[in-house]
Amino acid sequence: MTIPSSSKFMEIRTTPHAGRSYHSTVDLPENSCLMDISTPYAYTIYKQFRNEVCSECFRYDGGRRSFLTCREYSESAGLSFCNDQCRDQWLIREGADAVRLLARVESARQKGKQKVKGDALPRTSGTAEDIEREWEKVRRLEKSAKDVRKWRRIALDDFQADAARYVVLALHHLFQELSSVGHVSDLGGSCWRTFVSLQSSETIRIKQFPELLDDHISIYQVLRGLFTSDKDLARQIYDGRQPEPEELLFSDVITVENVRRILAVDAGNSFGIWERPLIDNSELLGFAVYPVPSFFNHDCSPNVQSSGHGRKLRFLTTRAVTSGEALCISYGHVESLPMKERKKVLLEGWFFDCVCRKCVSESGHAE
Ligand SMILES: C[S@@+](CC[C@H](N)C(=O)[O-])C[C@H]1O[C@@H](n2cnc3c(N)ncnc32)[C@H](O)[C@@H]1O
Repeated sequence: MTIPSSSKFMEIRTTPHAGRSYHSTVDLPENSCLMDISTPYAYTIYKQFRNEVCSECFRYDGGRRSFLTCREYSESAGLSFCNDQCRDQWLIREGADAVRLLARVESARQKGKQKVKGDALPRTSGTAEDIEREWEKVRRLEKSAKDVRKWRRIALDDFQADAARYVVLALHHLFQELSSVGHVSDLGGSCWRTFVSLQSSETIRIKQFPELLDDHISIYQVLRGLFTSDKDLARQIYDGRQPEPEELLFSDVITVENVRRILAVDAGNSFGIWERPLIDNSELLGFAVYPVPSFFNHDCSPNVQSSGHGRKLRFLTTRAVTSGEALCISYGHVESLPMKERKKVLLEGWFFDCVCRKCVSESGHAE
């Protein structure tokens, strides 16, 4: 598989037990730069840090706000910037419409108003069949304009609204890509096709946390309700015709499939937006999905390290690597833990049973 903008020193190969993974195609010395990624495809900064983090460069100053001098969108859209330059960079990349979209999501954030429950009320044991069945109910409901209008009154709690912001940014990039008039941002070499090729962790996560399905459905219903005007509803529901590309509307990209896909990739593929410099008790400010480096697998003795500089990520080898070797990062700070604890952390936090060389070799010894 070829991924745009991935380094010429490596390629993606399929492994027997850990899916796809970058592998080196040449011998590489320590400190080789494999990848510089300028921006995530979609991200969210958690509500509690919204007024303390620059939405462009992710700068955070221990909770102080005085460096965030550009706050014209902070009340309405939850966007604060260090200065006009950060704001302008954000606007050039995301597009001015993204401010309006985020402001609409903020309008659905529960602010003491009575919460109107979504219609599907899923109660699931988390099997793939259950998940399909609940989404099928949503598809049936959205055939009625009256139901979709009702969804405009659903209120999102902070967890759901933060996730909805991430979904909206991803949908907006898809919309820009598909719409012939839209401006297409430079997203560090990533595009919708790469984004949706990321591994899904929908079933495994919902099995572990069944209430997530309620969250996902509420997010979908709110977005569908908020961004589908009565005119769009008439066109989409009553006309029943496929929209022509030149008249693509933002609401056309808000489909069950797209929203599920976006929510399905966040847990297994996201990078934390951390307070820098990274220390033991750094705050986790939000999360971001960078599709191109999401093909780095985890290893408990990694040969690649990522470092963050604002919204940019850089990937360097930590030691010499021979041609053909898998190139792996560490997903968490697990390297110093005993094998059983490492595996537990990775299973509970990242939903996979680690089969890196170190774990396999230590499991062999333990048996
Ligand atoms: C960010 S993705 C990495 C790319 C992924 N292998 C793919 O095919 O898309 C993370 C997922 O890769 C797999 N993975 C990564 N490192 C692994 C490891 N050490 N052992 C087992 N599975 C691993 C797990 O399924 C994990 O959820």
